[in-house]
Amino acid sequence: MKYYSLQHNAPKASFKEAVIRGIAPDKGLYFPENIAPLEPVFFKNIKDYSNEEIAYRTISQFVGDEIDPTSLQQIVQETLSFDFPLVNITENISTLELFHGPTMAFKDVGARFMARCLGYFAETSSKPQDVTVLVATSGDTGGAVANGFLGVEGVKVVILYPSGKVSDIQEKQLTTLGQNITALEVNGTFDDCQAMVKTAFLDDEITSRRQLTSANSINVARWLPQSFYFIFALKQLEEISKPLVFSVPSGNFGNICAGMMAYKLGMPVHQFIASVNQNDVVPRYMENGEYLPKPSIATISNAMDVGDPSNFVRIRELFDNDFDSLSKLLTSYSFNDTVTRNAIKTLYDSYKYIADPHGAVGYLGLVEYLKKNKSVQGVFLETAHPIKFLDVVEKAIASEVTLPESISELIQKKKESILIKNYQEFKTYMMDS
Ligand SMILES: Cc1ncc(COP(=O)(O)O)c(C=O)c1O
Ligand SMILES: N[C@@H](CCOP(=O)(O)O)C(=O)O
Repeated sequence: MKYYSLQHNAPKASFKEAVIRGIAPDKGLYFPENIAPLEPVFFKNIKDYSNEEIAYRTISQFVGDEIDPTSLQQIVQETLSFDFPLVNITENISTLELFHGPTMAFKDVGARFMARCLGYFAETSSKPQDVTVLVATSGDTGGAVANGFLGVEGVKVVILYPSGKVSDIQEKQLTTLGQNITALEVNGTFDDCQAMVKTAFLDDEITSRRQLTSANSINVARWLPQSFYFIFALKQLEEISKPLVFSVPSGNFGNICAGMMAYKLGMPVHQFIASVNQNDVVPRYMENGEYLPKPSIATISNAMDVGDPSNFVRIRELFDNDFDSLSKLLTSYSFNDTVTRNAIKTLYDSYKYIADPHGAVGYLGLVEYLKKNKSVQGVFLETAHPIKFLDVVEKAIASEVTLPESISELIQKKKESILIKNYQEFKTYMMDS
């Protein structure tokens, strides 16, 4: 499989090259040259397949022959060593819980898959080179990537996160591991962190000193495996006669874009809902066709505080940049923090379900859509464990949440981070460390 740059000003890359580079030399995101739908019978008989079989079939065309089948099967198996339960809330609303992995967020899937792909390429290379993995995080990617790459020989991970804008547990997950993981605490927003990462890829002084890659969803090995669990949801549905609707709490739009890739592969989906907080660039675009990124606003669903979502360009490409075909499949709604807190309360009071603020935004999007579209089957993605947002959740449900032992231990650990005020300080760190 070859990948082209969405800036159309760089040579095509193999899967391996795209994973190792992260982003194309012209700063464009890589996109697969062909998307071959899977046979309809695969989706019809989906209940007969294990999660590993589903994942292998989904990803193999994108990897091509660059990882041998046995190794790819093993990578998939190790990536998916936890559950993805679909939990019923009401007759036509369920939630797909994506927080049963090691860092309690959906990012574990992509981070574990990518870490293993890089490990495979290092092991099978005749001239293995040390790699620096750069990550910008608004909360969860950093922890998942740190966990996925911890102790991996030949890999250094540098995480940039916005100071004071991630939850306490998220911060501890990315600042307490040590070894090959360094956390840079940036005086700015997630968008500033993401911009610094993208600029570093174009900075010859840095790239001539270190082999860089990105472990954000801009990297195809982080992005594409996120399509697996949309299909795991289909497999678990009890009601299969009604049209299926997914509501995806969205920030950088990698997750929903992966769901749309599953649709392009032939998965029957009636509608995707991009549910966002007050960072509403996409709902505005869906309303008036104007894509206007703007500085991000801090909210209680902090991991979605993104003012210029990286992956929206991929979503448009999936639909040949045709607004009308995209708007047939995609609806987008924005919700403020007050409404989100109320949704956490409603889910708890009415259904005894404890949602995190991101899942609650997903729930709200689905409820909004169901007002006008009654006979559909709705699934909202619960993208992180509520424990990661303890303050917000406990206040909203007016009740205490019991901390798992692993989290109590994590909270005791000492944060280690380096303060960064601007790109120059980041560059100095990259040149000198
Ligand atoms: C808990 C949680 N929910 C939702 C999102 C948004 O996902 P995406 O950036 O893929 O749109 C994130 C971060 O990416 C997250 O950490
Ligand atoms: N919400 C993310 C932001 C980065 O998203 P990614 O999927 O592109 O890595 C986070 O939690 O860090």
